Amino acid sequence: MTGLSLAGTTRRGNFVLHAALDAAPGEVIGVLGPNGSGKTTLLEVLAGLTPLAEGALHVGGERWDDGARHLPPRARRVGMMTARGDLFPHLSALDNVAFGLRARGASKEAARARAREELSRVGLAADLAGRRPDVLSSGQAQRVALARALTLDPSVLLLDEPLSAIDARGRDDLRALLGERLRDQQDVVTLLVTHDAVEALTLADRLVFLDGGHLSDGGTPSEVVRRPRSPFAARLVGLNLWRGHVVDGATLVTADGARITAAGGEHPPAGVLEHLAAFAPSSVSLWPSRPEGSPRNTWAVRVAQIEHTGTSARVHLTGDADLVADVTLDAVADLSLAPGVPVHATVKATEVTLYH
Ligand SMILES: Nc1ncnc2c1ncn2[C@@H]1O[C@H](COP(=O)(O)OP(=O)(O)OP(=O)(O)O)[C@@H](O)[C@H]1O
Repeated sequence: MTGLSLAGTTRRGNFVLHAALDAAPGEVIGVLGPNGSGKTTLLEVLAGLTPLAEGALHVGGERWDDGARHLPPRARRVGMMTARGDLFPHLSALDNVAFGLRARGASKEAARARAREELSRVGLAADLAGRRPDVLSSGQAQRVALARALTLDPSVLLLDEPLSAIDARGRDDLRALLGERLRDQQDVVTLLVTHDAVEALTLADRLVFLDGGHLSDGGTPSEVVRRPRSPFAARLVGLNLWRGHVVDGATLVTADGARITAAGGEHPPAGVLEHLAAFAPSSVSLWPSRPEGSPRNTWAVRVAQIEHTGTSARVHLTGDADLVADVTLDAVADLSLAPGVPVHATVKATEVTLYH
């Protein structure tokens, strides 16, 4: 088969990575997960730096690993870009990009000509091509690193937090460039490891989540935004997420007994044991006492913690239910919100998405 097919496990000390992933040529897979969840290990399995203990990895119809025989890194068509770029410090930008082609036997002239093309495609000014990495800005160095990764026409492109070391302004430009270059890579499977929600949601076609070495499919970015399937995914897109079972067709009850009712939309079919309910922190209203004609979703809670986020505040609440509310600073002052203060929280049923 074309594209990438991975199903296997690998160990690093006590850590075990269980990975199953199929990707089509041209697909950009965003890989997300907390620190230590196995993201780098997954990339290393694909690059051939960490062998599979069992299972198999095929790319473009070739067997790269079957748990016993491991194709060495140099024999894999893999391009890699890390947060720091990891350029060769003693080579110019141009020769960094030409290096891989030279190692494959291209003449100096041919390798440099191709490297020049790649550098112009990533927007590096021609007069910077002769400079060494230590006199390039971090954004320029990452452009060189991207050109170097793409110049070998990889089957698999591994991007390990490629923009995390760039300042915010430069990051926007580089993210746009990366998106442009990735759209051109119709034969390449790209894995993009990132902690940045905007990067994941804008650059990836599909998101996968790693948690404690277990890989799960999160769906397309719009599916994750509308219907996150894990607390980590929900935090990434800034939603409250409750897990439980559904009673009366539209009310979810959590293991702790908290209840939340959704209105409209499709209700999950009967017989499915576990359901999810998602709602935005901005849809939560706070009241000093139980509001008149209470909406169905009203909980008596206490403030656990307040984070100021510029012009608003994110209030973590606990009690009848655990949830997060985004409120204005006026509301913080009017309600004298502080840790321990009791309030009532409400959410309109129309603001709740119920799914399974
Ligand atoms: N050489 C090693 N020997 C033993 N354990 C290791 C080794 N390298 C990594 N680990 C462990 O493997 C687990 C996964 O590490 P990995 O670097 O893949 O996670 P990650 O998701 O990339 O984390 P981060 O976001 O912090 O980069 C961690 O628990 C780590 O401690």
